Amino acid sequence: MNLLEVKNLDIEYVTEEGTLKAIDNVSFSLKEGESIGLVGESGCGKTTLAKSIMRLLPDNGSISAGEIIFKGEDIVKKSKEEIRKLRLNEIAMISQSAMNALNPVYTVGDQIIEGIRAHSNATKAEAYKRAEEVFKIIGLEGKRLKSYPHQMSGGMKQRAIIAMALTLNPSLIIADEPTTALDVVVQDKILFQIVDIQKKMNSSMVFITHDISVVSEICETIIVMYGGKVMEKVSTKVFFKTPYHPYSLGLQNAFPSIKDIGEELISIPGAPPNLMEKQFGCRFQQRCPFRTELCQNEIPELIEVGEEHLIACHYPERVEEFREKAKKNETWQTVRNRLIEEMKGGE
Ligand SMILES: Nc1ncnc2c1ncn2[C@@H]1O[C@H](COP(=O)(O)OP(=O)(O)OP(=O)(O)O)[C@@H](O)[C@H]1O
Repeated sequence: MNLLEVKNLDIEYVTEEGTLKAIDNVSFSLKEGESIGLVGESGCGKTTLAKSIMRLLPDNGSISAGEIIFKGEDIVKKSKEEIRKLRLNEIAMISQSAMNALNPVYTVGDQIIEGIRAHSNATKAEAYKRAEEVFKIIGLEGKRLKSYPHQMSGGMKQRAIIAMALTLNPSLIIADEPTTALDVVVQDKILFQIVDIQKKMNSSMVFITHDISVVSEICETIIVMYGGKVMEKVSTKVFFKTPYHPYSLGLQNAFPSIKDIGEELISIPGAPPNLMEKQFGCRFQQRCPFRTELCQNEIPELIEVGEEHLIACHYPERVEEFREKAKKNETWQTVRNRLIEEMKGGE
């Protein structure tokens, strides 16, 4: 059963320079217990999408169209009070900025215990025990429960936030780059702890990251976003064996842990589109080595190319050719040359 269904979602930010469409006609669903990795370069709309599910968009951001159906009800239509309850009881967000949500005047333990008791009939002693357990899982000593936020390092606070989110048995965990603030040594450990707890609780998860190698390790499904749109959605297993979208092929070239040892890393030339400007055709066309006139003029719809495998590209039938060519640096060099020519032409 689907826990979450995002349907034809549009999100806009109003700025002094004009209106920016950060999310453009995005649809996807998340099954109970499923974990989805949301990937894409900086600015493609990952955080905006995550915040909209929590209804935590900043004041200048708004959902201008679409639905976010959670457990059969549209989050977009819910009142502030209903949303508050949802955030308390059903959806937990783990993000870097969540660290600032710790109240400086209470000990971390008191805040976690209060959270647990607000959601269960646990006595104070039981809640304390549960908090200690989760602290242990997340690699913090039990005595840290008595610390105030200012007595903890950034990494410790981040782990406390993760612990806090996980004590509440949420049906949905939204993790936005949850370990970025931590040092590399503990990152892996904590990622696997988050996944372990998510599986044990049978929670669903939306995991946001720049790093597709992380998704390969911890998520069942991957959604590749680009310029506010979904480019590809498929199981991670299929994605790493037989990706379809030229942007996905480019991303896979660029990540060291996914490529075979010794294989050359190739970055995707150019930069994502400026969403303040009106977009024509496929969002990726400017950087795509395979673009045609059609790509420059017509937006490709998301189409099914295999079981639960969706892509937004006009040329699914050319995938074998794309895969072969995308492995070669010279293919991407043509994009580099084209972009240089375009820049010269614009001068
Ligand atoms: N408060 C805001 N006001 C105006 N524009 C915004 C605001 N927040 C985000 N944007 C713009 O919306 C687009 C999507 O941003 P978002 O932060 O969701 O992307 P992201 O993929 O999460 O990026 P990152 O990986 O860097 O966090 C970007 O073009 C960004 O500049």
